[in-house]
Amino acid sequence: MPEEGHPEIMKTNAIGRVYTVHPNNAECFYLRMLLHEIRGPTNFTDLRTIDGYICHTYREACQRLGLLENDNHWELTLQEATLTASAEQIRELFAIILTTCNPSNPKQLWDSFKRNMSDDILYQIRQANPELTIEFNDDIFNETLIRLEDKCLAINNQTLVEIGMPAPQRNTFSVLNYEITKEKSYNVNELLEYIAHNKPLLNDNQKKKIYNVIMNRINNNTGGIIYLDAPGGTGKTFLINLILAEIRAEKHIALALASSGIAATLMEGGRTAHSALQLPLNIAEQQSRYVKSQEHLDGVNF
Ligand SMILES: Nc1ncnc2c1ncn2[C@@H]1O[C@H](COP(=O)(O)OP(=O)(O)OP(=O)(O)O)[C@@H](O)[C@H]1O
Repeated sequence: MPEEGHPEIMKTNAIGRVYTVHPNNAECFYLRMLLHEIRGPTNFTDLRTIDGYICHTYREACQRLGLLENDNHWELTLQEATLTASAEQIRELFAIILTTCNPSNPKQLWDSFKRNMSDDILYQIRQANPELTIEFNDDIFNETLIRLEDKCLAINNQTLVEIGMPAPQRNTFSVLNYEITKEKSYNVNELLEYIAHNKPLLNDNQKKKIYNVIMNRINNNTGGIIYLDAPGGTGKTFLINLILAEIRAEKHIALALASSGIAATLMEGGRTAHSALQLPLNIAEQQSRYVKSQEHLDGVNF
């Protein structure tokens, strides 16, 4: 017999089973939670409608229904961290909380602690512009969000939006010209020591087939794309780090970019391409903005 008002749905005694969803698949997870709480929804908007208010996300609906535990302990954890930890450490801690602990209201935690997570950035900008009076502003918080998102991507491959946080604007001019500053701050003496120790270790294959070829192209400014492939453990990273050191010891800029956070950590000064080039996360949707001027990287050779 059909369900009243829904002729296409038959009444049945069968007990259905809702698929299990991992909390990392956040919106799906909250949707599943709502399906167990809200009786007789006829569409997805019904599930998000709480006391006549249509919530923007399923997470928000769960929150309004009081289904999520409160974030007091995360608030206390971050509060405690602010007493002793640096801004960078607090960002690291917050990224771990966001990616692995599923706080129920990340935006509120962000609003409470964004200043603590940004004061190193404010300090650096003040140092670079001593003649200006600079206070916390949206650009600084945006820079903090970018760094936070880079960490979340490296830890769990999640963007901030997926975690219920505000999305950083990645296509704006960096407040810090961070790449250039970072690339110019290598200690040349340490690099020379590194080279002196490691260069003699190169074996024949590494030296003749790869190192010499690449260094010749760099020194002759001929450039090009070189694809290096070899079995695991045969010294690719070793070689790349040596070449990076050689270029940086000459006070030139070498960007070590990788497509994932894990790969980036293997290279000295490595970063994800998304972070360094401020690529949009969904390239397919934003192709027109994909190739754009990179003012913040003026002076960098790729
Ligand atoms: N010529 C060399 N002399 C001494 N040690 C070397 C040399 N080449 C590589 N190694 C060492 O061998 C180990 C493996 O090298 P490396 O990590 O560079 O390999 P890889 O090809 O990048 O590996 P994977 O593909 O697994 O990342 C490292 O500990 C590295 O320091």
